[in-house]
Amino acid sequence: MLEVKNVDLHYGAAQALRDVSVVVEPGKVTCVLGRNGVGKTSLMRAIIGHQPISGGEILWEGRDITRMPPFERARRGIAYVPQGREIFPLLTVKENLETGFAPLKRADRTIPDDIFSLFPVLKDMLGRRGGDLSGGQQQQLAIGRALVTRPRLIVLDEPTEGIQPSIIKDIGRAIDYLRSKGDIGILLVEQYLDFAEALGDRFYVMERGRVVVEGLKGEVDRDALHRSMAI
Ligand SMILES: Nc1ncnc2c1ncn2[C@@H]1O[C@H](COP(=O)(O)OP(=O)(O)OP(=O)(O)O)[C@@H](O)[C@H]1O
Repeated sequence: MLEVKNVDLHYGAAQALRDVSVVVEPGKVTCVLGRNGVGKTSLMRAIIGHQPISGGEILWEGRDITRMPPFERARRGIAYVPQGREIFPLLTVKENLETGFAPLKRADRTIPDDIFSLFPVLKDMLGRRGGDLSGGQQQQLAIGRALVTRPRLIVLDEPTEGIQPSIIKDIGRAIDYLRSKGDIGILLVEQYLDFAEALGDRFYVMERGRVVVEGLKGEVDRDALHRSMAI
């Protein structure tokens, strides 16, 4: 379980997160929603260790990781699928997937078959350069690369952004599959509310660096979700 407790985050004098608390349980999809610039990516970067926090703490599997560097968090099972995907354009699909080996012990450095069951296109394109893939294929590759690390927490930052509907469905199915395994926590940042509502077990809505609405599926005030996402 991931517990983000009362986290503040500053960029110089500007405060991007204010007293943010979030819980992510294994076998559940936790969604963080909100408009552009409310602090969603800052929160994800704090969780994976790319941005230091100025207050509060972050616990993972009962251990304080607040000051742990990103590679240590990756070794402890935290994987990130960044907004914009950040695949390596000049490496092949296979080489991109193999970059996920970095936090693994030598004996574990294989590409799990279920990645190709979820995203068959990756198998067909193993020898192609990442930069030659479509945006949707790159998104599948970015998720595949995260799964290579055998995560127990996967953080997905707007995986549907700029992606065509058929691939959005594949990504939704992949998230469903990961949840069904029961031992992986899924933290999903989204602006596409229908996608998040269809998948989410727990919701947090952010506004100006704060969590303003939270609740479990079935209990959360859906009108408030829709209102706080409306432009
Ligand atoms: N590296 C940075 N330096 C200074 N300010 C930053 C930096 N990154 C983000 N910010 C600011 O922090 C605030 C939160 O940004 P953040 O990217 O976390 O929001 P977001 O909700 O993820 O938005 P988006 O949906 O556009 O990605 C914004 O006001 C943004 O301008």
